[in-house]
Order: sequence, then structure tokens, then C-alpha cells
Amino acid sequence: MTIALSVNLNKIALIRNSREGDYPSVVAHAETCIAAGAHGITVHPRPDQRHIRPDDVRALAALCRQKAGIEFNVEGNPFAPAKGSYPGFIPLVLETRPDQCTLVPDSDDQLTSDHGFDLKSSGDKLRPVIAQLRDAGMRVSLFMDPDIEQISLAKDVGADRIELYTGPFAWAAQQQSADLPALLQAHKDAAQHALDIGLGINAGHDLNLDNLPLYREVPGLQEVSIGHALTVDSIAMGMANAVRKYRVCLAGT
Ligand SMILES: CC(=O)[C@@H](O)[C@H](O)COP(=O)(O)O
Ligand SMILES: NCC(=O)COP(=O)(O)O
Repeated sequence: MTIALSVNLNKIALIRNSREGDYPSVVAHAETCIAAGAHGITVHPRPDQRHIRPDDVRALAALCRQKAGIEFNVEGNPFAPAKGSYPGFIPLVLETRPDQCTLVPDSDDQLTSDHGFDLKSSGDKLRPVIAQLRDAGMRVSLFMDPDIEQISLAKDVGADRIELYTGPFAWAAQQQSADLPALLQAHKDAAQHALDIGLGINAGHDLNLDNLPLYREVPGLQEVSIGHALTVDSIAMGMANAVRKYRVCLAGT
């Protein structure tokens, strides 16, 4: 089964925001990635608009709708309130209707996403939100640690998929840690459990060309969303070449 590559364009927006104007263009880079073989585009509009802004989400939603077979995935904290021109996560995705919403338990003071949901505490609050997003035609994925019990709760609250948080795995791979085999096995076990209970399986955070040859063996993996490392790789090889290289790496060819 082909593992879909969804390119996260947060870091293009981060560079864009360091000047007035629209250079580099997030939309232009989305078109480059799609033309080079990306299956989808991911963005993570945060309330502080450090990178992706609401208008980026609107423009990318329109672009992806024009591209047959290309999915748009918007990530964020569903309870993030409106702040300035940021309308709040739920109003923004109800307005733009991406193909997939990945709900992430981030607070605005985090440097980046660094944990999955604790559904024992937030499951009841999430259930109606998930239902609302699904009723609006979006696939809902929950950002999760590779915890079997928690993944069972993801099914209970109505999620279509989980996105396995791969940050600790990526760090262990970079450090060549002795923990790496056990961490990878935990992801494989979590994915197998998700498969067994009828949840789809996405993954993301700090995946790169070095650790993907290990991670692509996770059973049932449907989609990876990759931004930080792919953008850095693009500095050396160009974004189109980077997308092609990640596609080849995912295919294992
Ligand atoms: C949810 C996740 O792991 C990433 O998709 C997230 O988008 C990274 O956010 P930053 O690009 O703001 O670090
Ligand atoms: N959901 C993960 C994502 O979209 C990109 O994460 P990263 O590759 O920027 O760490």
C-alpha cells in the first residue's frame, strides 16, 4: 500500500513572515510539491500565527480543491480560541472544509507539538467536536502517543484515524539511542492495535530521510505529514527534488 506524503508548509510560512509581503509564497510552494508528487498538503495554523495564517488556509483549501486526488490536512487545537485575525480552529476549518482535520493538544506557548492527547481527561470534550467535524464532511485524525489504551479511546470518541506522534522516535533515531528498537516496536504495536479496532493510521513529527526507512515498516501506515526536515532538505536540493526523494524513500525503492 502506498504511504501518502503530505507536505507540511509551516516553515515556508515562517520564512515568509520574516518580511512584509508574500515571498516565499506558501501557495506557490504547495503547487511545486503537488507537481513533484506530494499526495497532500498539511498546515498547522496556530493562534499566534507564527507561521501559517488564516488566509493561507483559505488559499490552500481553494488550491487543493482544484487538484484531483490531492488532500488538504489542517492541524490544530480544536479548543484554540479566536485571537486577532485568527478566528478559532473550529470556525476556520468549518469555513475552509479541508479533507482531513488533525486535532492536536497544543497550547500556544509550546515551541512545537510535543505530545498526544490524553483522552481519559479530554475525550468527553472532544467527542461532540469530532462529530461536528465529521458531519461537516471532514475526516478526523487525533494526534496520539503510541499508547494502546489511549488509542482504544480514540476509537471510542469517534475518530476516523490517529496520527502517531513520532517526535521521540525521531530523536532516538538521531541519537542512535539504545531505546530505538523498543520505541519503534511500540509504534508498530500501537499501529497494529489501531488496525485491529478499525482506525486509520497517520504519523508525523520530525520524520526525515534517515528515519523513514525504519518507520515505513509500521503496519497499516497510510499517511505521513512531513515539514521541518523536508523544508531543510529543500535548501540543499530544492523542494521538488526533496518531495521526489521522500516519495522514493517512502516506497522503499
Ligand atoms: C502536529 C505536528 O507534529 C506538526 O504537524 C506540527 O505542525 C509542527 O508544528 P510547527 O511546524 O509549528 O513546529
Ligand atoms: N503532523 C506532522 C507534520 O505535519 C509535520 O511535522 P514536522 O515534519 O514539521 O515535524
